[in-house]
Amino acid sequence: MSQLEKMQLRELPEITNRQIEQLQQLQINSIWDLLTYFPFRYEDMRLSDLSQAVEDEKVAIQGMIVGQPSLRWLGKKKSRLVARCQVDGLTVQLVWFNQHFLKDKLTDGKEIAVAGRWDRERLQITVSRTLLSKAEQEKFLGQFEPIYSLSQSIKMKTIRKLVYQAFVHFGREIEEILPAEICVQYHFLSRAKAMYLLHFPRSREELYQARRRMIYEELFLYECKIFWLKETNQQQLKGIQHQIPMKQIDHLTESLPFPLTKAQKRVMEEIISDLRANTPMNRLLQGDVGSGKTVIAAIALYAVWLSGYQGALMVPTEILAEQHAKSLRQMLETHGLKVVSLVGGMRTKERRTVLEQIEIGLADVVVGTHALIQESVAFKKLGLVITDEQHRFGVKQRTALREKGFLPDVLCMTATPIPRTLAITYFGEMEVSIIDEMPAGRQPIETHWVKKDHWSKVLTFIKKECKTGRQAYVICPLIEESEKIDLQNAQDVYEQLVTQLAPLRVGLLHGRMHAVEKEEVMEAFAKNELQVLVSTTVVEVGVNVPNATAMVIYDADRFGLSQLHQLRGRVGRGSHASTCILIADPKTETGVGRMKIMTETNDGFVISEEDLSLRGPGDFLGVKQSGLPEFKIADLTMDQQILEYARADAAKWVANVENADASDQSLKRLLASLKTKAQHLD
Ligand SMILES: Nc1ncnc2c1ncn2[C@@H]1O[C@H](COP(=O)(O)OP(=O)(O)OP(=O)(O)O)[C@@H](O)[C@H]1O
Repeated sequence: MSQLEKMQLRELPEITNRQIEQLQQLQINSIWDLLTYFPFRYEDMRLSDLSQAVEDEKVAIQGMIVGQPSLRWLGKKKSRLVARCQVDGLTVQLVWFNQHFLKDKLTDGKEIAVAGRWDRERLQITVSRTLLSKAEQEKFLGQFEPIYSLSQSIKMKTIRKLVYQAFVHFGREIEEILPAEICVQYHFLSRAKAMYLLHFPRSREELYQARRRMIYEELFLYECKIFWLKETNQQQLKGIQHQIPMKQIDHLTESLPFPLTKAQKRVMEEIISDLRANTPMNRLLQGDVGSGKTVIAAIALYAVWLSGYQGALMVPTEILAEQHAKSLRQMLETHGLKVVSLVGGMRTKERRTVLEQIEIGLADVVVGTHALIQESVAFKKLGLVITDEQHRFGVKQRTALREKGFLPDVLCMTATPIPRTLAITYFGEMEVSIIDEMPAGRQPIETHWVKKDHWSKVLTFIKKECKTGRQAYVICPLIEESEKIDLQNAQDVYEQLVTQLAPLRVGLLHGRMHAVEKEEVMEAFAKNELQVLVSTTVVEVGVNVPNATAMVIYDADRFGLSQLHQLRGRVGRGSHASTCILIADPKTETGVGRMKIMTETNDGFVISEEDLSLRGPGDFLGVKQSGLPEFKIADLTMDQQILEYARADAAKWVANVENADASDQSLKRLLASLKTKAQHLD
């Protein structure tokens, strides 16, 4: 911790107790907090040339009030104050909302300066900032004024003053922490100067330079932390050194009904090499929907079995657990492995038997939901944990397992392509494998967007598809997370379709059904006993029925883009051409844009980049995800390029820090403290 971080607010000479309290409400507890409480925007108070200003532009002017202002009350508390003002030979109208108290100050002939939004047609400015006195005008005109987010009790003026004083008294103590070499390389401002200018820039250029430096610093330090976490994992944790004869692996791959793609082979080799190493594997496997990740999971499970260990596969839903257990059985049981599934809806007796099999080592592969690890399931010899989708298997879970005496290898699989910026921050401490190739013979999925009143055409399409022997999904959205409405909705559509599509057989699947029921419906659909499956998003991940070639998604505008892509990935899994129809009447242009993107590309990475910029990193990864780094200045959707540089530099610095020269002592100290904190990154 630096000196400034330890320094209390009361060490600021002019500060009052009341101000200390107000700052604490904003989580500002030390001088350092105050120095780094950066503005979230700036008011540009440089004088504008109104003849050049465009409609709606933010302008600042200095001029003279002419005549008397007029005040109109709009209800009890709201008011509109209007004054005329002469600016460079032009008379403009100034409008203030809810600032009636200014009326008496706006006397005829008074020189004032204001900033606000320009209405070119009416020659009018809606004022957001007023400078009445000469002193104020001298101080602020020509400047960028910092705007801080505030609580009710503290005034903008006060916080500006306190931040300024903090710099006057302690600014000199801000230490440089970036290596000198880097500062020279990128022509960075010093840390103290950049921090000061982030609060009080005098021009856009100064602000740009300050931001550039501080964003880099934030990302550089974060990346250093990530590299350390990786290094610590590798150095301190002793993993299982699996003995895996490649010949046996070849037996398994040769027994598959298809040859592995090049990408699958490459990923398989990466994983096997991790399993053989004496440090625990911590790998993220990314592959677009249908790219063949399950086979890779099977191979990895088989590999640890060869070396005498059990493996667990964790999936998000019970349907998926059943399905994966089934396909793993098909691939692995002929090779002598016993695959069991452990799901919530099991009968007590059956469950007890399975638990026993896991404990005595009779079960080689266990498939289940996340509860598999959280509950008191005792493994005999757990060597590999694979998680599918959304469940990050982090430090916490590892610790829990270590306490039970296991330190398994970990493989996280995801079909949501994660934009690179997020992959290297959120999953930064993991190794990444990517399956960037689809199995041969896949036909692209054609996607169409139709409005709701085209329903009859959609019906004709479903009938046509089923007539040729194929099958269709009809997906209904969750409405406001309410299971009940969701149920009704899918139920309504189901009832409607049973009549409209007769004699085709239609099934219904939703989250509230009992596990056994769900399984029966899925089974019937997989066997083509049901031609159409009406479902909520429970089929979103992983469900694999290659004969299904049509997907209709109701109210498609209610879904995130990545989710639509996932859903769409349920078709196009066999050799027949597939179609996805999005039904939506989006109300906004963005909504229309989103539907168009879906019809234009099948590339999961393009879609997820788009999704990320529309929703931001937090929503993109889902609210349940914790541990997403929060940056003060950097914005992962905007600052990708700086992130790339910072990451590459951090990798170099972490490797070389021991040799850093004396001038980089402060960086050394800081990195050392980050190193100890690295374990808490998760
Ligand atoms: N190399 C391959 N050649 C041909 N078919 C393959 C190949 N690999 C996998 N498949 C088949 O492709 C389909 C999709 O594979 P899989 O379910 O493993 O994909 P996935 O990446 O797990 O998809 P999702 O993310 O949607 O769960 C399956 O029917 C599988 O048998």
